[in-house]
Amino acid sequence: MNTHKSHELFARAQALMPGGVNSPVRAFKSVGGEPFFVARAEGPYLFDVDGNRYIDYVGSWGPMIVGHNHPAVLDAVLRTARDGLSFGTPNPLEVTMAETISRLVPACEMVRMVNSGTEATLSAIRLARGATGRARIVKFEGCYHGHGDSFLVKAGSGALTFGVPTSPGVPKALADLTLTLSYNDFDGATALFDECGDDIAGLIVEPVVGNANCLPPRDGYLQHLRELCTRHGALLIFDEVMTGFRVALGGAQARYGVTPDLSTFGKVIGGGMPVGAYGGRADLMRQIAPSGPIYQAGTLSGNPVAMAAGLAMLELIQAPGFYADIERRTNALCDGFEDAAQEAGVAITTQRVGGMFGLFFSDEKVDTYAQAVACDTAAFNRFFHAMLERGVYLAPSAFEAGFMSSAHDDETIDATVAAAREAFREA
Ligand SMILES: Cc1ncc(COP(=O)(O)O)c(CN[C@@H](CN)CCC(=O)O)c1O
Repeated sequence: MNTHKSHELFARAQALMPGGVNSPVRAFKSVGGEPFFVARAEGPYLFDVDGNRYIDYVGSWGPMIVGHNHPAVLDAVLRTARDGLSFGTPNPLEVTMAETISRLVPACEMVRMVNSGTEATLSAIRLARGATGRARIVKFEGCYHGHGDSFLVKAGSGALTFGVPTSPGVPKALADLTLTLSYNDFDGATALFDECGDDIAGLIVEPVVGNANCLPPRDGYLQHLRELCTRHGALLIFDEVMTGFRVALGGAQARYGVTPDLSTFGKVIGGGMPVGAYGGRADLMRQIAPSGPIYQAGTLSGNPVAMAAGLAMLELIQAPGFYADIERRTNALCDGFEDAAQEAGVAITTQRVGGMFGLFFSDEKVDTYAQAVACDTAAFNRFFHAMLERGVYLAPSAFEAGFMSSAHDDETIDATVAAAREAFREA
């Protein structure tokens, strides 16, 4: 595959941008090799600057659930942009966005728009701390909630001890306030809350973990976290930046029937434009400035063009049968991967939840972070490149989820499985 122009661009980029990228995962460090530079995208496809076409299962890391450059989304952006790009004043579209999110996710009695998932999660944590007067938060190993300081923390020597920064620049004093649990471990969560539940401001969790590949919750696990938080007066925060409008119209909270106190969103609600949001119980959200003392702000929050893109996307996914259809496509792909791997004599397992999926090079079911880490990542990396050479772009890391779209028709999925039939032999 000729990637000459991408190679040249990457050399220039590396001289001017850390790692040559504006977000680390794009640099292919996890899988090796160099990233390709995209010139344009359409439906299920990316087209790079050298004219190569890829079937895309990353979808800009989740937003593109109706495929790239959907005419309805593009029209909404162009139509709205003609009236101005940003006003810095209230605009009608942000009211419609808040009404839409609140209607589709009833636990969000009130909503605040921001510009990224990171802004949404760090604002939600500040709200939890401000509303409870407590300082400690709980997160899960393998969950990613954006690059807010309180989240760049891993478990200390034991889950009950202080957190340890995972990045320079995160003060130890702040990391100490983040406790880390193992996802899907019922007893570990109970023990932590028994020990210090009354000091915990909030527990934040990806209800389906999409940043350690794809790990669905064990039966009753989210309910268990809900009960622990309620019992100890801690807020349950569902980080639905990835799962929101991806695993069900009402997000993971609708799919699993568990109501968090706060929810965070991003990706799909921006339709490809920079958008995040957090929302939840009105008695909590009213404590956010200017109605309350907890400060949070943003120059471009509720930007009209971004709202128009997000609203067009949210309109499309409300079509009757949208999620049943996308789940069918995800299952067809994952069933195809499993058949192809079996033919090649390669041990893989898949996880699928709505429009997201995970592919693990393992012969056992994977639903914990420890199991995900134990998988054969070298085999995944070889498979990744073998698929890329055949025009299929999977997430460039063994620890990222894959994303389906309504633009991936049966023919596209069959072509992907055909490529996998060969690529597994190179894994
Ligand atoms: C569950 C969850 N919560 C928060 C975030 C942060 O959102 P952003 O700040 O990147 O918009 C993310 C961001 N996801 C990554 C992909 N795993 C974005 C890709 C990237 O970092 O470039 C997320 O998955």
